[in-house]
This record gives sequence, C-alpha cells and structure tokens, in this order.
Amino acid sequence: MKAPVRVAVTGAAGQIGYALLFRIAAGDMLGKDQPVILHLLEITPALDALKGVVMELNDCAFPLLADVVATDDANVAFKDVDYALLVGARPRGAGMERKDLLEANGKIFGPQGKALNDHAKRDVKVLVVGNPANTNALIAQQSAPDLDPKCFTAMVRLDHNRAMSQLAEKTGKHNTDIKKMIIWGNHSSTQYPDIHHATVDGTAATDLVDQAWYESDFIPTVQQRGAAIIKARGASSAASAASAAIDHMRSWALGTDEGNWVSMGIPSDGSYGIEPGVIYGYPVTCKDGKYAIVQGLEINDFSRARMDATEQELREERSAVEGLFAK
Ligand SMILES: NC(=O)C1=CN([C@@H]2O[C@H](COP(=O)(O)OP(=O)(O)OC[C@H]3O[C@@H](n4cnc5c(N)ncnc54)[C@H](O)[C@@H]3O)[C@@H](O)[C@H]2O)C=CC1
Ligand SMILES: O=C([O-])CC(=O)C(=O)O
Repeated sequence: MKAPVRVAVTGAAGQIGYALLFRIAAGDMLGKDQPVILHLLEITPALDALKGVVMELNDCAFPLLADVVATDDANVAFKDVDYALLVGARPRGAGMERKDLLEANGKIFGPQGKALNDHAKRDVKVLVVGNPANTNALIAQQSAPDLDPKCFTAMVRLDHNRAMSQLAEKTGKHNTDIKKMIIWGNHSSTQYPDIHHATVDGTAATDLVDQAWYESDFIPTVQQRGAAIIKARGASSAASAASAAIDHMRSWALGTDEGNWVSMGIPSDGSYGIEPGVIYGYPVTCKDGKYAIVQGLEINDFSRARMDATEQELREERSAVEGLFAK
C-alpha cells in the first residue's frame, strides 16, 4: 500500500464540497491504491455543518481514507498538503457574470495563497474552482512567491467536458469518441471552445458540423452553460463541477491518455501570443505529475479573434485585483 497523501479542500461544507469529498475518499481522483488524508477548511460559522460532513465521511468506512483534519485555520488546512482544491467562495446568482464575484471572493485567495506558500509541500498541485476561477488562481499564485507558479491552476475542465458532451450529442457519438477538444482562456462567457483540432471517432469535427451550428449554437451553449444550470436548478452546478475537479486533478497527477489532451487554466508562458502570467485555458498533456502546453497548433483568424478577446478580459481582471496580492 502507498503512503497516504494530503489533500486540502476548502469550502468543504458547501455544495461542491459535498459532491467532491466522497469521490476523493473513494479513490476516484488519485487512484484506488492511493490512501488520502483529507484536510477540510471552512469558515468558522460553517464548522458545525462541516462536523456533519466528517461524520458522514467516517460512516462510509472508506478503505482509502486514512484521516480527516477539519479546521477554520488555513495554516492548519494547508500544512504539508500535496494537493489543494480551492472551492470555498460564493457562487453567483441569476443575472450575474462570474467576474461580479471578484469583490466578494478575491480577498479569500490572497491569504490562502500565502498560507500555501508558508505551509504546503513545495510541489503542491493547486486547483482553483471558486469563481472567478482564473483570476482567483492568479491572486493565490501572486501571493505565494516561494512556490513555482506552475503549482497554480484554474478549472476550465467543466467547460471542456461540456463541450465534449455537446459535440457528442450533435454527431450522435459518445463522449469517449471525442478527442482533442480545447477551451482557451477564461472560465467565463468569453471562453473559446475550439473544435478545429478535435476529432469525433477519428474524423475531423469540422467535417461533421457546419460553421453556423459551431458559431451560433455550440459556442454560446458552452459559454452560457453555467448560467443555464443556475436558471434551471436555482443553484450553480455542483456535481458536474466536482466531477470536473476530480478529472482535472487525476489528469495532472496520473497523466493524460496517449493521443489526447485536456484543457487546464495555467499561468501563461506567452505561448500562442498570450500575455505571460495570466491564468489562461490551454490544451495540455500531463505526464509524471507535470503539464505541458500542446505547441504548434495552427490558429486561424476566427480562433485568433476569440483567443484575444478572452485574454483581454483576463488582463482587465488582473488590473482590478492587483491590490489583493498578499505580501
Ligand atoms: N470553475 C468552475 O468550473 C466552477 C466554479 N464554481 C464556483 O465554486 C464556488 C463554490 O460553489 P458551491 O460549492 O456551489 O458554493 P456553496 O456556497 O455551496 O459553498 C461554498 C462554501 O465555501 C465556504 N467558504 C466561504 N469562504 C470561505 C473561506 N474563506 N475559506 C473556506 N471556505 C469558505 C462557505 O462557507 C461554503 O460552505 C463558487 O464560487 C462557484 O461559483 C462552481 C461551479 C463550477
Ligand atoms: O456558472 C457558474 O456561476 C458556476 C460555474 O462556474 C459553472 O457552472 O460553470
């Protein structure tokens, strides 16, 4: 049996937390041979609710759950952690854009970035889920000068999965037939779901669907899916978000499949002409616990305009939060 690894989850008593913790403890994220110690962070008023979640975790008698730490202190929550899923943040309501949450949520991520800087393992893998995820990840990263910026990622995997599902439905195929989907940019309504490199059961996706459907149906459906869920459910996506978080971390830790890639929000290194530093959705392959941007893809004018628009939004969000980087 492997030695246990430490996995921090913030907002552990929230909706996504409730859909996430039990799957991590069951081995869905890091494998059925990897014991985990869960470190659960909540705000003080939610500690009672968190106690109930811990009771339920214990009641599952999971073979892989080695221990649980429940706390309202980020310094305790991030002590020696190998993985950190930063979920705890307010969700948006109907009629809001995710960036409207920056004021309420941005201030959470400076102190948490600093606590990670001071206490986490030096190769910690951080996934920011709390919205607006890309810019919150930037705030955390900028507040952790002693950690490699590559430790910090934001979730665009839910968008990636949504895009695969839409394309599968349109072409009458299964999700597993879709390869090489891309979400470029921000987890927001400016994100650019790109099918120019995608294949469906080995055939180029662009040969199977027409431009009108791509432009006027597929792209807006994927961009607006979060809002559509809020309208239908009266609450933002939780189970699908938790599932995407599991997918993101599993790909990063255990690797991507040969001949395929996934989308991750990562600090830009300037690839594809994107402003260095902003946390931008890129196609990546993962191996041995590291991700690498897929290079050399041909970008046409249609794609370029959309990649630039979502980059522009990320630059604006960055300008708005520079005061929130913790020293
Ligand atoms: N990146 C993505 O694809 C997605 C992101 N989200 C975002 O995830 C976040 C969480 O969503 P839900 O779980 O549905 O919300 P929720 O309101 O059910 O749960 C959030 C939890 O975070 C806790 N919390 C608040 N501040 C905290 C702090 N400083 N430290 C630790 N915990 C804290 C709250 O007490 C609450 O229990 C929201 O910002 C939502 O917009 C949701 C879906 C997809
Ligand atoms: O739309 C929201 O606010 C929640 C979210 O990020 C998503 O479902 O993609």
